[in-house]
Amino acid sequence: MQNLLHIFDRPFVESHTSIREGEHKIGQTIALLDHEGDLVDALRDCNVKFALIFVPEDIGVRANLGRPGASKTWEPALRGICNLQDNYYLSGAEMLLLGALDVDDLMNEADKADASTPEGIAKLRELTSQVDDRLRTILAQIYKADIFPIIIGGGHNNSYPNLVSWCDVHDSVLSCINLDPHADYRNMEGRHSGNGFRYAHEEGGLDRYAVVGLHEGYNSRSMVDELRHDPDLRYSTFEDIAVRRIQTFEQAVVDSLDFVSEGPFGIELDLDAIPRIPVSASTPTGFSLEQARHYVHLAASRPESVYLHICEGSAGLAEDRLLPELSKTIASLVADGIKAKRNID
Ligand SMILES: N=CN[C@@H](CCC(=O)O)C(=O)O
Repeated sequence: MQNLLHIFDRPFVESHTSIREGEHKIGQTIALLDHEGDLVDALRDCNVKFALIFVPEDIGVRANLGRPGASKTWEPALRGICNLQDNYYLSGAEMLLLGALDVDDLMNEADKADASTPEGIAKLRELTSQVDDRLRTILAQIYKADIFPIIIGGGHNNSYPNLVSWCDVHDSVLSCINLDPHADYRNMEGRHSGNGFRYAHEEGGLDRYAVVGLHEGYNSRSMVDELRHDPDLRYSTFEDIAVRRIQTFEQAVVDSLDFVSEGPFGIELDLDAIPRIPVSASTPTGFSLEQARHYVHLAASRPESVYLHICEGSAGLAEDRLLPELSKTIASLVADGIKAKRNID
């Protein structure tokens, strides 16, 4: 099982940590997986509530005709998390830094595929389903160990394994809330970053789905019609919240949480929702980072939440000066999720 992972050791983690005498950073205190053998046993032995896993791929984004770069986000994200202070507010001892999903071979294969040809797209979609299988296998073990995974992508294709892996080990089906300009409910035309929720729902691995802040101009007629007519699906638009101001951001999030939280649910955040940070599908208009942080806080405060996924940040598309902002953006969202979740269970 561990061969599906690049497991991080302390020297590697500390090489991403700026160490200062007299201070303790999360990179120095976060738990690491320290023994081989059965992954569920090893996870349980860590005695943590949260496990961080990176997914260094952008195959699903490319398979959706998008811009590559999300595969490189894990490193600035790791740096951001490692350089948070371990203090009264956040302790490394409560979280495990598991490592990164091993998709190196799939990324090499993807680099040979030409996304401008039908054959290349078909190949990328087939490779995306292999990423699904690997992440699904690892997440099932994390859920089995009763640990709350925090998944840092990577593309939004990974919503699918996040959701269906739960069904592999539980008798229940997850619902999901997603802060995202795009519903990612495109046709089942082969796996990619724009159809994870559709595949999960059609296959019985997603119960209720609520999207907060859809951008009205960037979701197709058929997809919006689908969202309007299926009683398991619900959405609010960015324009209703921020332009026409028919409802507040808080109301939209709380209504969506009420809809999905009758049972266990996952928390999805596509960084495309926030303008001016490097992402796969960038937008000049959207929610502030503070709103995104509040969203994570509200969602993770619900006892029924079972995972947090932060995706589509694109270090590969970032100018150097924007990398620290991407690091700190992801680190703050991870910390907000942990603080909210920790305080309620
Ligand atoms: N996960 C993102 N999905 C978007 C991408 C849009 C874009 O690349 O411009 C979608 O399919 O609509």
